[in-house]
Amino acid sequence: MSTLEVAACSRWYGNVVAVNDVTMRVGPGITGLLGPNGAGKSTLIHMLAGFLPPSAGTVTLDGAAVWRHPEAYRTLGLVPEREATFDYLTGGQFVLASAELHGLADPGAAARRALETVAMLDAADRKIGEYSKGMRQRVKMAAALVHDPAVLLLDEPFNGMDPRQRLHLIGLLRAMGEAGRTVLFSSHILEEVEQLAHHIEVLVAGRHAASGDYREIRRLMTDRPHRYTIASDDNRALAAALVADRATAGVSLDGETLRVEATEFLHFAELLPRVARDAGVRLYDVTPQDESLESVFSYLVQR
Ligand SMILES: Nc1ncnc2c1ncn2[C@@H]1O[C@H](COP(=O)(O)OP(=O)(O)OP(=O)(O)O)[C@@H](O)[C@H]1O
Repeated sequence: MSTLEVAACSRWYGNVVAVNDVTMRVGPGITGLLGPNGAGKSTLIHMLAGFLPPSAGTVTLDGAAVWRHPEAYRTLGLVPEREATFDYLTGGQFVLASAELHGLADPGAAARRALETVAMLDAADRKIGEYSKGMRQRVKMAAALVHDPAVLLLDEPFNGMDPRQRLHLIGLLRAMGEAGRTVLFSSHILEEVEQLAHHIEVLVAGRHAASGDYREIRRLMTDRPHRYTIASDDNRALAAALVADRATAGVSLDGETLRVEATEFLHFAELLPRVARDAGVRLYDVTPQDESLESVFSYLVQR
């Protein structure tokens, strides 16, 4: 069993701070690295894999630095987000090349075993250029698994997969997690991460925004203030009734538009229809204003 430790790790590209003072531990089982596009997930994963040096701080695998430490590659497998560009190779040749690069005793057998794990043995003799996106993803995974690593890092592995391929990958990663491997995958979709990860790390704008199991992350996201615009047949009366309640932090009436900021989501969901009914106001429309993932994430960062 292997554990990765990220200690006060930063990475910048010129003026751009891609990863900003992140400290986290990734142990056995499945960890989801959640964050919107550009959050720094790929940069962090490349540092975890020993493919990119941190600008500051350290990444260690079972106590040894991963950067400039080729031994670590025996324990680590990386499935990058970028498409493999070896379109002229067959899937089998590509995975075999990976087995040979690792200097395995029987690269042919290792390649076949890895292809079988991802159910790609039948397609092994076809050119990668002819594969679907999901098949490319699986062949990249076979190349990363060829040396049977204790740690598997996957950058946005579900991108472009159809539901069947998705289920297959979920099953595969679950089995690895249950076998005591350390699996980390990135995603910008909360539901995807929730479904699979026993532990979630949230990265936003390079910063480590939250950490916990999916219940904790859900709670953080649900507890934040919610903003709505409301349409009714008497916005003025509704505003007056709402402003009196502790669940609303702000009520404003801008011409015909009623805006409300609710501090307690569940209470407000129950309050609004009750207040409207008691005031004899007919509700036409309630529209959440800040449900984009970016705004949810930025709330987590500002806490
Ligand atoms: N080689 C590079 N040179 C300059 N800037 C870079 C480089 N790689 C990444 N960045 C910048 O660092 C930030 C983080 O990028 P990164 O790719 O790590 O994020 P991400 O969360 O993986 O996003 P995505 O899901 O869109 O790939 C972005 O602002 C990006 O533009």
